[in-house]
Amino acid sequence: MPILVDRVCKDFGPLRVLDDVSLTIEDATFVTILGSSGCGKSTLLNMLAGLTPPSAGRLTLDGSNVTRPGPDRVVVFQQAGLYPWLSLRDNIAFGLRMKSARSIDWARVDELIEVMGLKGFENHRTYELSGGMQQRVAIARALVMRPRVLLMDEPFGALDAQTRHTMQQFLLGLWERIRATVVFITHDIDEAILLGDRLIVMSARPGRVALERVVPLARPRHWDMTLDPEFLDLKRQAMAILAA
Ligand SMILES: Nc1ncnc2c1ncn2[C@@H]1O[C@H](COP(=O)(O)OP(=O)(O)OP(=O)(O)O)[C@@H](O)[C@H]1O
Repeated sequence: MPILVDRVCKDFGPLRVLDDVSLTIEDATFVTILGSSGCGKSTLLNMLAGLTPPSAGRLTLDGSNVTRPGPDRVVVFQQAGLYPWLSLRDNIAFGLRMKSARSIDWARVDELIEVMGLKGFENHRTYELSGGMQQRVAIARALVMRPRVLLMDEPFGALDAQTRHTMQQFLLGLWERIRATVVFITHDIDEAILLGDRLIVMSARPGRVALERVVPLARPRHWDMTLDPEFLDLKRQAMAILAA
């Protein structure tokens, strides 16, 4: 059982943000967590990252309690958070350099540059890149660490609609290749259903698991699947929870 969230509660002072959340996340599964603003999605992801502890309950990865951040769980945030003084290639290699400056796996870095469609931009500074490219660098910077779990917190939330759409297609294709364990947070219903193998919908604060479903869509996924009856049925169920 790679990730287990077991009866987790989280309070910030008197404010209960998460209430009795239990989840299991299998290996090589893309799980999307959908919920309205303030329902505790980021808090849950931060707990999985080991950035904040639960107030009650426990979170485990491969049976060990998650108590601190680790290279096995890398987070991609809404803001790419790249280092403007470094080239694109050095940004991707940053985590490897932190681990061991002498033995950077440059072949791996360059492979990811290729996979991410960033070839030709290796020496560009990050401010010379579009928002979508910056997010691809952020994803590459995470993947280069070969994490057990990729945690994604609204990674496309700051992008314009067209770029967001392009990045969703890109991530679908990437996931077909890497089949990593991904926990992806969003408040966009279409994005959650289109990307996920499993959809978890949270109630309004205090966040609870209100719905958990296997997404009944084959892979590879395409945008026109958002018009499938199965997609629309699940969307209707999710919308009913978000509107409650
Ligand atoms: N460190 C903190 N201290 C106090 N309150 C916090 C802290 N972090 C989050 N909160 C509160 O917890 C609640 C949930 O926040 P969280 O960011 O997890 O929600 P979210 O579902 O990710 O929302 P959004 O989609 O808007 O990012 C909010 O009311 C927020 O103000």
